[in-house]
Amino acid sequence: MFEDISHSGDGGLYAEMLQNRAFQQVTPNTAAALNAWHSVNGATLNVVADTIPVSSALPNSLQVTVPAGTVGHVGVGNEGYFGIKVTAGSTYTASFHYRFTTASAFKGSFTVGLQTASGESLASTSVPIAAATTAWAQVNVKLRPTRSASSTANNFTVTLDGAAASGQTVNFALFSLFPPTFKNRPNGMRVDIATTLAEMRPSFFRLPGGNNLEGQTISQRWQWNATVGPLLNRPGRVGDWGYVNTDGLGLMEYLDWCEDLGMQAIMAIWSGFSLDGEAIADGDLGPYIQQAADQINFVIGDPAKSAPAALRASLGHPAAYPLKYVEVGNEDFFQPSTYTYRWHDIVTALQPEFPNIHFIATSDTFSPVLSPNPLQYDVHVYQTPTWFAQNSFFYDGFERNATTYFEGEYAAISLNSSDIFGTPADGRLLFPTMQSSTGEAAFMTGLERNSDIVFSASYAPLLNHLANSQWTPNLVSFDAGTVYPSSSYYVQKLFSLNRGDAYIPSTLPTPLGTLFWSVVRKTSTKEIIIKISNTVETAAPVTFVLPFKTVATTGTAQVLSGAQNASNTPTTPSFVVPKNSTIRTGKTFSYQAPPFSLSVLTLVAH
Ligand SMILES: [NH3+][C@H]1C[C@H](O)[C@@H](O)[C@@H]1CO
Repeated sequence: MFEDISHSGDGGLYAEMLQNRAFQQVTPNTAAALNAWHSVNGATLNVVADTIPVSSALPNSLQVTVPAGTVGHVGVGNEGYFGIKVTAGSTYTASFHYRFTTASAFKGSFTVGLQTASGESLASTSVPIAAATTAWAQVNVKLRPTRSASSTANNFTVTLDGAAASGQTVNFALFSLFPPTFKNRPNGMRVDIATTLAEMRPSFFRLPGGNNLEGQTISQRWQWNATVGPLLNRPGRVGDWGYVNTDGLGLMEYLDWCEDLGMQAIMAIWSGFSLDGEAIADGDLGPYIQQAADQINFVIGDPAKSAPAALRASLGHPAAYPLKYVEVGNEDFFQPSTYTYRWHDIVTALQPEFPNIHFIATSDTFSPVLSPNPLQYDVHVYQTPTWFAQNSFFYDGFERNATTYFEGEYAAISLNSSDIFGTPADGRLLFPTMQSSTGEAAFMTGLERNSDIVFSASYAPLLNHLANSQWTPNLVSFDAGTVYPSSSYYVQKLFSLNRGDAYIPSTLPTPLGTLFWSVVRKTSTKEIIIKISNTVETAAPVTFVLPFKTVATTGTAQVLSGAQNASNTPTTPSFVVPKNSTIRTGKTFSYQAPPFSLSVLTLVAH
């Protein structure tokens, strides 16, 4: 599950290194508009509403004046998203647009570089100024650091020679600095975060949110068409988690990311409700339904019949992307009273146009009654580790009535059942622990047992920049330089990589017990895979009696275990990681599940 929360996208998975790169959605002539920028050596800075904007979508420019009497490099610096990692041997792609506010015969050059916070140069290149005119020009350069920085406290700088440029005023727009990206995609993903996520071998990617789909107001909702095409045409938006979204990570980047990882998109469309509680009135949803139809056509439409599909083709992807599920809104249990008509109007309009799309409802299951009757629901639950351990049979009692379920957001986030969403002082977890991760693993054995009706499941939130979090715990934390997979990440990865393809019935765990297991078969290798979650601090002996004709005498055990509060954090990044070993197996064999552990036992049996 992905949304731009805690800089999951901007400053996270999206590889752009400069924060506030285009002064989007800021108020000109304010200090806040200069967020992440600073003056170098006395230049005067101000974000202005440019009289000649670089594009209609990007009306603001950074105006830099070189005062008389300055010497040396004078200009601007950007501190990145709470740091900039600089690695020797990597090639960084930098660009920006500039124009002079007054034409002149000035000749000079920009120095574009990477520097440590103390001003030591890591990479630098000089770019001749084409001409001091009021017309926009673009600079594109490569930076190749001669050595790696010892920390991420570095800056990207663009400067002029103070003496030569004395008195000049230059407007800048749409800066950008990219490191090498995942699969070298232009405007692509940060390699270390992308690789960490790819190693889970996820099957789907829910986008673009979560709350971040909905907007704090109707006008601030996520709109697909504002997130595709040249970056000059993307205005960005005020995201729902307290920072501006550049929308450089837009719908097509999401879809290409799905393609790169072999994932299906579970794509949400706006359902007419914003987080301030406003809902589009019954009967007025037409324009929003059209925008949703265009969004779906951008993904799967025929370029010969649909303008949004033709736009996709013109942007380099004439073939449709795979799309099976479209989610109508997010957590519409917050306003079920209007979801009844919002769901009805949206789905009755779109289903005939997209007969192969499965629309997912986001209200509580079967409440309110919706028409048409949803065949898919997105179920969210944030609870205590104990709740998850004691609710592994949550789906066992669900009627098999053709309805299927997406466990779209779940995580054990607090030890305080009476204040789940409280502060760390009230029991909220900052990072997953072995207690929370084994609680989730217990719950997931139930999802696996009920995988005839649970078609997908995802921990949430996925990502979190440690320097600016709006939610804890998270599956994968990171800072400007390092990625920190949590204990829950390894639980997700162990389940994902050991999925098998058929559920094997077994003696059932005790619903309110402390030890939980599920058994699947991997038909291609004739293996069975037993997942065991021990959710308490005492080891648990388990005896297996396998009714197969042939059972191997040895198997493998992949075990994630640790003390109750054991956790992967920036100070203990790999405190709990899976350990592999060989175990003795047979038609009957015993196993000791360690305290607070997830064990994945794999053996050939048939
Ligand atoms: N409040 C959670 C529910 C919502 O869908 C997400 O945006 C939030 C974080 O996962």
